[in-house]
Amino acid sequence: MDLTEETKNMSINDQNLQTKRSGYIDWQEYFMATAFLAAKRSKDPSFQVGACVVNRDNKIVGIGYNGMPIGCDDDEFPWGKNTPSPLDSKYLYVCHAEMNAIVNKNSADVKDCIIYVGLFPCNECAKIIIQSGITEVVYLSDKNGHKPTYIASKRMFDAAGVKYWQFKPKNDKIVINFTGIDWENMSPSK
Ligand SMILES: O=c1ccn([C@H]2C[C@H](O)[C@@H](COP(=O)(O)O)O2)c(=O)[nH]1
Ligand SMILES: [Zn+2]
Repeated sequence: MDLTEETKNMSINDQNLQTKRSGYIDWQEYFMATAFLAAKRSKDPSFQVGACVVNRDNKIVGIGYNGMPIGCDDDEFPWGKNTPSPLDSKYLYVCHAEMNAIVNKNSADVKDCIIYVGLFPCNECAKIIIQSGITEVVYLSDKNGHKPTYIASKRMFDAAGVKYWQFKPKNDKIVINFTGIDWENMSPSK
């Protein structure tokens, strides 16, 4: 039996398994989706942000989301924003996603790394990003771009030579379906 004959006798499923699968997500989608997944851990009722730090070998070296500092119980500390006293709002306490991703790093440092983040970084995060040695920021939303805080971030990034660009997703959604794999046949059911 020659090779063509052999191929004819293979099931369509077997033939499909001879070549690389299509429909996989690319690196940028993977890292931004990781940031979005991390955001799902946030307890902030109004805005959830996630961040993912990646080195130039495409290895994830840090992940974070906005949340209360370690030891500050997120059931005890406030989540409000427009409170009469600033002491009763979240702003004095919450750690931003970028800061958490950087301090949670599992590598010696984050020099020349890229940070993927759902929201363009505020000025305080911009300072931490610059000081940590991160050289590229990939963000999805710049909804606060007109505010001084965020204009200051861009000014600092420009001065420090940190590149930043907006991620344009190819897919509106990346669905994680825990029951979507046919484990018996080890191939996705969809
Ligand atoms: O660079 C940033 C800016 C903001 N965040 C966090 C901080 C807060 O938890 C929310 C913003 O809440 P608003 O109610 O929209 O003011 O986002 C961050 O993680 N990184
Ligand atoms: Zn910030």
